[in-house]
Amino acid sequence: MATGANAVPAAAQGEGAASGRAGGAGSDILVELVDAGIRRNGRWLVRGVDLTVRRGEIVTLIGPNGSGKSTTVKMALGIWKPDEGTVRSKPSLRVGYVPQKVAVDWTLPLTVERLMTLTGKLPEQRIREAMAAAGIEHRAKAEVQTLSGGEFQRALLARALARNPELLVLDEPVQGVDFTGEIAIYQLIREIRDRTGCGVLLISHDLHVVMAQTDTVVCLNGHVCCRGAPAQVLESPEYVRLFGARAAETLAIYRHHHDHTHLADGRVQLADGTITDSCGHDHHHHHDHDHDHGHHHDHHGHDHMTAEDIRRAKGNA
Ligand SMILES: Nc1ncnc2c1ncn2[C@@H]1O[C@H](COP(=O)(O)OP(=O)(O)OP(=O)(O)O)[C@@H](O)[C@H]1O
Repeated sequence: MATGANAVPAAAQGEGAASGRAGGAGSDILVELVDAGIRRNGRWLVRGVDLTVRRGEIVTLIGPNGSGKSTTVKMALGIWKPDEGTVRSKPSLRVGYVPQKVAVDWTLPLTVERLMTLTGKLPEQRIREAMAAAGIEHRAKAEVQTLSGGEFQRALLARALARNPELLVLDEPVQGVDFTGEIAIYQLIREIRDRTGCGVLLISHDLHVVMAQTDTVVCLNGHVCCRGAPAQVLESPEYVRLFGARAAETLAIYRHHHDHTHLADGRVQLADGTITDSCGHDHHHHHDHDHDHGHHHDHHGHDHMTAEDIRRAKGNA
């Protein structure tokens, strides 16, 4: 049967000294890790992790395989208690979790609709809304086995959304999804954040695709290797050391799109001060769309990256 995509108890509901409450009344902090680490079989899987997710903030964990991303998420969720440091979360935090691995017994028939309620009853209206928000409503009656990779991820996302989460946690939400689908899912996550104001903690193995959709990047490699806004992380020597040529390519894409400024009248001012009619790239600009949300966490500086850019960069990697 399907497990996962459940609302899981947040760290605040855990036991022991490692758990606690985050922030005071009115605090925007949903979950906070301070110098947190996990030790198994005499080895630190990850340690010294400082991480905060606030209401309305998208925080992305990146890092190579085995760098401790899932382990960090498990601490943030209160699934694993830290062996050092502290993890605190907002009292009675509602969490929607889309795990990396979902164990589904594929021999049993299971519709998308039914997947929504496997681990608990929810009002039908809420389920409909969640499926609509995740763009999977049209497949409500479909057998889960027949879904494409992207549709399956959307179904899991809908399932997490149906819990009306304050914090949405996604462990590599784009597995089995092609590049275009990948971008669409990250955009959807951002739209959900804009609309609901929830905080988002997501894991990605690839900064290329998420950089336009995230506020803060935390780069792990057994410890926090570097952190900051996507552009800062891209420029940090630790990130470049860890990701090598790939980092340079992402940075090239980033710079490529930041060598000009869009003026109010639609013309473009280049870095050398000259003004032209267009930036010369075949881009879709979403500035107005972003402004419509009026959200204080909106970062629209990176929106120029298109599916084509990413495909090109990945092809070169
Ligand atoms: N239950 C466990 N007991 C012992 N070691 C574990 C356990 N779970 C994970 N590990 C090890 O901890 C390290 C970090 O694993 P983790 O799953 O957090 O990495 P990750 O960054 O999410 O990797 P990936 O990108 O491959 O998913 C790995 O070396 C892994 O083998």
